[in-house]
Amino acid sequence: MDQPIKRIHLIGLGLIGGSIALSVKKEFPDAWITGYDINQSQLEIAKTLTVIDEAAGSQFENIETADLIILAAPVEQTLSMIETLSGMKLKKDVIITDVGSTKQKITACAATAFKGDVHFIGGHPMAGSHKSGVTAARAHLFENAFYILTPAKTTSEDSLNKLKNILKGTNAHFIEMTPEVHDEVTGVISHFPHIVAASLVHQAGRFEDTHPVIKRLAAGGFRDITRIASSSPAMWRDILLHNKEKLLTLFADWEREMSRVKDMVEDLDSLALFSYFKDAKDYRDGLPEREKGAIPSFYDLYVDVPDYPGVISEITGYLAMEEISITNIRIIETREEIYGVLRLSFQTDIDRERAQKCIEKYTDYKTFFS
Ligand SMILES: NC(=O)C1=CN([C@@H]2O[C@H](COP(=O)(O)OP(=O)(O)OC[C@H]3O[C@@H](n4cnc5c(N)ncnc54)[C@H](O)[C@@H]3O)[C@@H](O)[C@H]2O)C=CC1
Ligand SMILES: O=C(O)C(=O)Cc1ccc(O)cc1
Repeated sequence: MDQPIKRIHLIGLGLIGGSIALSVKKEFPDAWITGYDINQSQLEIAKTLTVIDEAAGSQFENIETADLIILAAPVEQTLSMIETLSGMKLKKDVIITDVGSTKQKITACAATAFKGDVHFIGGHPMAGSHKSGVTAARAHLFENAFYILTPAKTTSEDSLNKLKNILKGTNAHFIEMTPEVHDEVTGVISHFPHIVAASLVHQAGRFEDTHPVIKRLAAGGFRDITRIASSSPAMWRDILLHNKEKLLTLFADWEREMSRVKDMVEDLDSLALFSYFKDAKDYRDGLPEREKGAIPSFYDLYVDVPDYPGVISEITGYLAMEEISITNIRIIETREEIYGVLRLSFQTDIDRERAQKCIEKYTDYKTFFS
């Protein structure tokens, strides 16, 4: 590798940009990260939390000194940043990457915008959360996750290796594919499932007028399987607008699938219905468990707790002492004089393991994963 990356300019200091900055700093404390966010309060928080070393006064302030430019804004804004950058003086052999959930439009735009000694490499760290903003950023957000890179045919090995090296603190698994394959596979396992989750919520909402009890019954499993419907509406709107072609194919495929099951129900075809669920179960049971996929897993920890007032604050107090953040907390079952089950949800499996150790250190409550 020629010159190492020393100066990084990061635009978009939210969940993903912030997490990348923290993971880079963990591995390369001497890297100098300047950051900019259109939202002044995000910019100030990022500086206060030392997610970045320096707050830039404008989007591209001192851009010509950067060895690496990271675009970590919503996908539509990323397109306009690429267009603006294409007219600017940049450092020779600068690497530009993004983190957007879609790749075809962005890489096509970059291919027209950048030539010669400006190297654009599309990126997509495949982990996240339904939370947004820099305060939700974590250095270990991408631990064990896939980090998709979509180098162009013209991308040099040197710039690709430099990028992977500076991002090694993410502890993610780098995987390369074309932007087209990227948009198709993420369409299947991430974008389309978000549409389905939102549509199930809409369906329940429609039935609530007739059956007000729906809201209460939906609190358990239904709430869990539709959890991703609570993700950022603006982000998902933009992702769908970017991945229109692949999604239209998936809509057609889904309609065929629904009509196949509908026929089985209409015909009371019990054998076909059994196979339908059995085949789905077999495929799902074979999915890797420890690997992080596109949709955040349920990092839940269950704690058997005695049913007395103050037990929740006791546990959350221990977790707070060790600075372990909880994303959700719920009592599954409490009956008088027997143990209740407290379900604590975490952003990552690392947080969950730390929480388990913490609770076992301070209490003798039994903890289990599922
Ligand atoms: N949230 C997730 O789970 C994942 C998101 N992504 C992708 O990462 C990107 C960022 O998403 P998040 O970090 O989740 O969103 P976020 O909302 O937490 O952060 C985005 C930040 O970009 C800033 N921003 C918007 N327009 C800007 C502009 N013109 N100039 C400067 N800053 C601007 C916003 O103020 C915000 O602070 C998106 O493209 C998304 O598709 C990728 C993987 C996972
Ligand atoms: O927040 C969600 O709903 C997720 O499913 C996390 C996520 C969002 C966008 C991505 O491109 C990858 C992962």
